[in-house]
Amino acid sequence: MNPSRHFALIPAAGVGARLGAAIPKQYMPLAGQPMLMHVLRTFAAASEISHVFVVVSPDDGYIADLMAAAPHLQGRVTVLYHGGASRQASVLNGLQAVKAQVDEDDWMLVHDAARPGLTQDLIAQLIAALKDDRVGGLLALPVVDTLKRGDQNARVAQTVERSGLWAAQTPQMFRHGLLTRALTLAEAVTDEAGAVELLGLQPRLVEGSPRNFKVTLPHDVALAEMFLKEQV
Ligand SMILES: Nc1ccn([C@@H]2O[C@H](COP(=O)(O)OP(=O)(O)OP(=O)(O)O)[C@@H](O)[C@H]2O)c(=O)n1
Ligand SMILES: C[C@](O)(CO)[C@H](O)COP(=O)(O)O
Repeated sequence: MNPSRHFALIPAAGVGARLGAAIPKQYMPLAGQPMLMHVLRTFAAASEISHVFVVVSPDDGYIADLMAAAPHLQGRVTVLYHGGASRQASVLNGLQAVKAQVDEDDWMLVHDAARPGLTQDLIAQLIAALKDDRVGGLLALPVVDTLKRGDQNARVAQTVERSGLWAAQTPQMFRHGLLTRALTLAEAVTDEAGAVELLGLQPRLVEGSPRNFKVTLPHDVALAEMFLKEQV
């Protein structure tokens, strides 16, 4: 039996409403290149990754220029114009679109285009940690702050016990067949692990990095730039 391959699937069909930029945030310039380009270059350069699939909106007007400006990505990256109404739909559409090119036992590393600080080392660490895992797993960070639940008046309603809590990152890595089934059955989940958990399985938590945070709000842009310039 051939060893399982590893593929990247990048959901990049959002609009970045919370960030409020004039263009979808995955195309915003960060440290001299579009946010999505950082992610594509990192995966394309990772020797463990067989191929990279990026899921964009059917009416995306940016990806063609981005790819044209990056001849080194040709042959390593395939654009899928199958973005959906939610992140879950975009990921599931992407999985279904590549069904003929990927075996059901191949690993899919699903990574947000909005997490440009990912490194090849983090990819390698996740793959190594899950090498013989029956379920799969995700990068995540143990919660270190005290957590409060607020009421509608922004007053503390309760302090939430933080021991054992982790903040989920991406990539989230699961076999194509399992992940497709899980996302098809799940009502509404905000990450791949959530769908797999609904099958009664327990994904493995692999420590990620603060630099791999998700660019979501306006103040995140400067922080992402700092991490990316440090990488230079
Ligand atoms: N229908 C959607 C929604 C989101 N995403 C992708 O999922 C990732 C994480 O989602 P998020 O940070 O929420 O991005 P947006 O949905 O663009 O942000 P917002 O919720 O502020 O609009 C992003 O790379 C985004 O492009 C997607 O592929 N398809
Ligand atoms: C997948 C994720 O990045 C894990 O933390 C997060 O759930 C995405 O949430 P979003 O609201 O779609 O950005």
